[in-house]
Amino acid sequence: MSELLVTGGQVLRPDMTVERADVLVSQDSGDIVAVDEPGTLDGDDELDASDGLVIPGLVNAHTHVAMTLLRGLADDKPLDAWLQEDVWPVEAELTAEDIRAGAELGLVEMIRSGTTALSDMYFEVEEIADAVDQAGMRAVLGFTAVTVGKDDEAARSDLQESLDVARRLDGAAGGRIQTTFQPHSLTTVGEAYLREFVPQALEDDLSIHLHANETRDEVTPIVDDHGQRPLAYADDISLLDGDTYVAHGVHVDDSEIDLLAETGTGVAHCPASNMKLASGMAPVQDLLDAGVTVGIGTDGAASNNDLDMFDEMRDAAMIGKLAADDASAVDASTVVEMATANGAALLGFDSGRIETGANADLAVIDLDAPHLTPAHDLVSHLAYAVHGSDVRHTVCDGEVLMRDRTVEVFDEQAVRERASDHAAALVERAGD
Ligand SMILES: N[C@@H](CCSC[C@H]1O[C@@H](n2cnc3c(=O)[nH]cnc32)[C@H](O)[C@@H]1O)C(=O)O
Ligand SMILES: [Zn+2]
Repeated sequence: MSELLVTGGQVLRPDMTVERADVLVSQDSGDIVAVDEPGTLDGDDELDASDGLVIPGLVNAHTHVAMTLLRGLADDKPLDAWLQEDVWPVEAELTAEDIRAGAELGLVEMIRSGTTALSDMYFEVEEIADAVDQAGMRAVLGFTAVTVGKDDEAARSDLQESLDVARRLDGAAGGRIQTTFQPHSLTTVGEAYLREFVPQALEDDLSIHLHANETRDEVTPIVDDHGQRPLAYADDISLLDGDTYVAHGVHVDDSEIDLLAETGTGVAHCPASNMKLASGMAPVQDLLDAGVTVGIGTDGAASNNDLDMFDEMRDAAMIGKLAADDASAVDASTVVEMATANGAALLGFDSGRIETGANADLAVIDLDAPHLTPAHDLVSHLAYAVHGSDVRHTVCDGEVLMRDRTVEVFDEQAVRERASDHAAALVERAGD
């Protein structure tokens, strides 16, 4: 039996208090087996958390991890033009090897900034699953179906593939990988297809993840075509339920917030992407007040442009206050909870809290830095002052993914070089 002791540090507990404690994790079960006073626990191996804060591994509730290859390729445009003019033409050239290289780069970036779980939407999902398996992280994966601009056969095959991938990969990597059925959005998948395929997903008890109410341009055509708000339309198709979470949820009115709360549908809030694409401000405090589970996602690196969940927590707090016109809205402990426990609840993992019995998914933050001095309130620091580069160690499922800022699960230099090479060749092909 192999046990790892995270020792010498302070620990963020589920009630958002901080205490001096050691954390013992079992590398066999992948669980936290004890959180106790310093000096009372022993392990076979140790991780030094002195001058550090042990926090739950962060949960990135919405991303497209392989889009690291498109980072900085096309900026400063609204969603529709950005997708159609820049992203989709380049994505059409992506090979399985490109996606593997981009996913590995994204996972290395996540490990280096304390993220241990992600919810991803993309294609060539086997490659992403293999990369996640090697990374030792947890993920909810899926194949994203789009039907606009496709003939009936191609459209149906996309949705069928989304069902097949969700069935095939669920439980992979020893249970660290779970899956969702993924219609891309309410405007990029036609109604007849949703009505045909969503019941099949529900019959198989598959969870569902889709983009919804991201921009105003997405809301108007649904209201025009269906005479109802997008989430009322989604509910009509049975898309909303306790195992569904939508990405964005920016332009939601009160009736839609109620629908999300009543159906138990979650929201993956993506503040940086919403600001960068000028999509709008999600009413996060209203969603939380209504009882909706809201997590935080980076979205892809092409609309962010990094995968640092600490940036994202700060952005969520800032834009949440602006949206509510209230400086007390979306406060520090709320964003930390969104990036940990809420994200884990959306993804369906027993992670997101440092507590006996929970998954041993954690990060150790180095507090020995000028920008983290003085230390009046460490929860405030997590929300407003810590950067991803302050993470000293990252652990998932009891395994050390990064120790003293050295990534142990990948050859980081090789991953970076391969991703750069693939990105350069991709852009050249797409330009031809
Ligand atoms: N199989 C699909 C690919 C969909 S993957 C998921 C898609 O979501 C796109 N994406 C990334 N960020 C956003 C966003 O914020 N809103 C909507 N789509 C996005 C991403 O570029 C990718 O094309 C096809 O045939 O086009
Ligand atoms: Zn997205």
